[in-house]
Parts: sequence; C-alpha cells; structure tokens
Amino acid sequence: MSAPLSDDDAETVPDGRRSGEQPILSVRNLQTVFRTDRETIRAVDGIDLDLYEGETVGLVGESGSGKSVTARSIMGLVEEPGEVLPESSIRFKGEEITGYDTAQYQELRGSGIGMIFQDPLSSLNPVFTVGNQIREALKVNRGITGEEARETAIDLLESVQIPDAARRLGEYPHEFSGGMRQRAVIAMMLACDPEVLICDEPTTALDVTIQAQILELLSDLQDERGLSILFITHDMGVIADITDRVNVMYAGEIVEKAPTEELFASPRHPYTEGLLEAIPGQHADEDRLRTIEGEVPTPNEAATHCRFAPRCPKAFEECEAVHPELVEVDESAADHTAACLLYPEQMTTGEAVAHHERLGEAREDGDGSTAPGEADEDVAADGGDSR
Ligand SMILES: Nc1ncnc2c1ncn2[C@@H]1O[C@H](COP(=O)(O)OP(=O)(O)OP(=O)(O)O)[C@@H](O)[C@H]1O
Ligand code: NI
Repeated sequence: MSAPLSDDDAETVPDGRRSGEQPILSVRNLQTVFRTDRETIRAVDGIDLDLYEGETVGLVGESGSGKSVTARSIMGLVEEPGEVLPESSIRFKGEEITGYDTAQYQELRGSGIGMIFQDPLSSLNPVFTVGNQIREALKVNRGITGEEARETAIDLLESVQIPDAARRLGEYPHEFSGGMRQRAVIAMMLACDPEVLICDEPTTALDVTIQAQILELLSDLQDERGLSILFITHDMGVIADITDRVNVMYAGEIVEKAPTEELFASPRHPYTEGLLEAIPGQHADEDRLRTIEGEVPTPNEAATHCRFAPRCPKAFEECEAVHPELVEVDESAADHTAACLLYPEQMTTGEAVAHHERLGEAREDGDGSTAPGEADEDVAADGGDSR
C-alpha cells in the first residue's frame, strides 16, 4: 500500500523535526578507530548525528558503546592510538572541522564548543584558585582582563548559582564540594561563551539531589543563552528529564533515534527496550534490578551482522548475517529510525531483510565517493521525498 522506501534514504536522513534548518552541529559517517598490535577497534563505526540550535540531544548507551569517543572526536581530543578516519564529516555551523589543526581546535574549544566531563577535577587545575582559572579563560578566549575580568568572573559564578561568589573566587578547587566544583567548571566553560555544549556524564558522580540541581541549572542556562546541548549518559532517567531527542548507541553504532517522548512511549529496537526495562523502579514488585544479560562487544571487525544479536531476545537467523541499517520504523514516524531487521514495520520480515541488504550495498557503494557537501544535498532531497 505504501510507496517502497527508496534505497538511498538510509544513512543520511536528517535528524529531527527541523529539516530545512541547518543543524549547528552535524556529524556524518563518523568513524574513530583505535589501532593496536592485535586489532583495530572501531569504537565509533559510522554514526550520523544532528544537533539544532537550542535543543538538547541525548546520546545514551551502556559502558563501552562509544559515547565518549564520539564526544572526543567532535572536540578534536582523540589521542594516539586513536584516529578519526578521513571519510568522517563533522560540521560546526556548516564548516567542516575534521582535519582542523591543533590551533584551530583550540580556538573551537575556546569559543564555539564547550565540554564538561564527569570528573570536574579533570577540568580544574588544583594549584590555582577558581577565580584565577576563570579569569585566565576570560583573558585567553575573550581578551577580558583586570577589574572587568574579576567582575565578569563574579557574574559567571553567580550565573551558575554559587553563593557568596566574590569570596569563593579566591578558593581552590579542593575547597569546593563535588556539585559546586561542577558548577565552577560550567562557569569556566561559560567564560568561553560557547554555542554548543557537550556534556559527558556530568552528573554521574553526584548524588541524586545535586544531580537534579545541575540538570536544572543546565536547562536554565540553555534557555538564557540559547545553548545547544549534546548530553551523554548511560542513564535513561536523565535522558527522559532533559533531552528533546535521543540517539541510542551500541557497540560503535547508533541503533535507534527518536524524539524523547516517542522513544519512551514506543521504543522499537530491542536494545532500547532492554535499556528502558532496566530503569530502576520499572518493576516495583521485583527486588532485583533488571539488566540486559551479557556485555557490549568490542567492535573489532566490520559490522556484517547485528552487533546486538547475541544478546537480543528477538534475534533470528538473518541477524547474524545481515547488517541492519537505520530505517524509519513505520510510515507515521518520520523521525523515528531503528537499525533492526524487524523494521520498517509495514514490511514482512523477508522484505525488510532484503531492504536492509540493499541499503547496506548502496551505502558501501556510495560512501567513499560522497563528499560532505554532496551528502548534505542528499539530505535535503531525501527529507523532502520521504515526508
Ligand atoms: N585509548 C583507547 N585505546 C583503545 N581503545 C579505546 C581507547 N579509548 C576507547 N577505546 C575503545 O572504545 C570503546 C568505547 O569507549 P567509550 O569511552 O567511548 O565508551 P562510553 O560509551 O563512553 O562508555 P562509558 O559509559 O563507560 O563512559 C571502548 O570500549 C574501547 O574499546
Ligand atoms: Ni564515556
């Protein structure tokens, strides 16, 4: 009854509700590998991701799925023996940033994209006062010095709701509590006046109350400053709290993408279903926490199959032989995609398997030859067609 999905709508369907608008951050076919003597680990294995102005997008998955490597790839922080492969494309405000040199990345991190890590102490220098570090960031990134720097630093600490800001500027990181330290890091990051903020598990080490306060703060700052946030976590509860859209990551790949409400109301990938089942409090009658059995495999070979299949309660024979591509899960949900042979829903399993095989072949044929610029036009054309 429906027009068959075209074969080229696979890898570059634009994320989100705002096709037509240019994403502030756009990742295409990101591949980051770690080469060791014995193997090549495909920590990030060809992911696509869009972040639009003013929204919060989640990247969620179990430990080892490749979330932090994704963030570090965007920030130019992948270190030896890691490498972002040249066919990857990362665009910030339309400009290709893969291939930037050290100075360009420094400038990007000093003004365009800020990042907060799980451990605030990794961003703070223990031998300088908090005020010193914020003033230094103001000087280096915005040329603000002297009394103006002091006043701006106080404003920044106040904007992250650190009480008694003027006095606390003179204190050292170790004199701050965990939550206050993370606030100080956020203040330091705001000194760079970024447009995009990448948060890698910024609240994971904090207790629940403090965690909620920091999330609230981020959301306030987002409203005030129009920040776009890429939020990384393994915690589906946090995803539900603060994101507009979600990308679910597994073993280097994104396996499901959807608006947050839609994902929680109607998860389609069996991995996402497993993650949602594992949220504490889902099954009040059970005292044991449900988890997905087994572990995330290390992706050390090209994916010619579904990497989740060995743990998947719904796996069937073809899952071991055909690589699932991200496809629209059904006809009604244009921005809900899953990389699973069970979809598109309107197809029989046989049809769907054949569809995924075709998409995989098309991707392999098309990949190397598609320049980032061309890829974007494909996106626009596809977006129009498939809607
Ligand atoms: N320096 C490295 N050398 C070799 N392999 C690495 C290195 N850093 C990361 N990896 C590989 O990349 C995979 C993904 O790591 P990553 O830190 O991105 O996971 P994550 O999703 O952020 O997990 P977590 O929730 O534990 O932070 C790891 O399992 C590992 O195989
Ligand atoms: Ni991580």
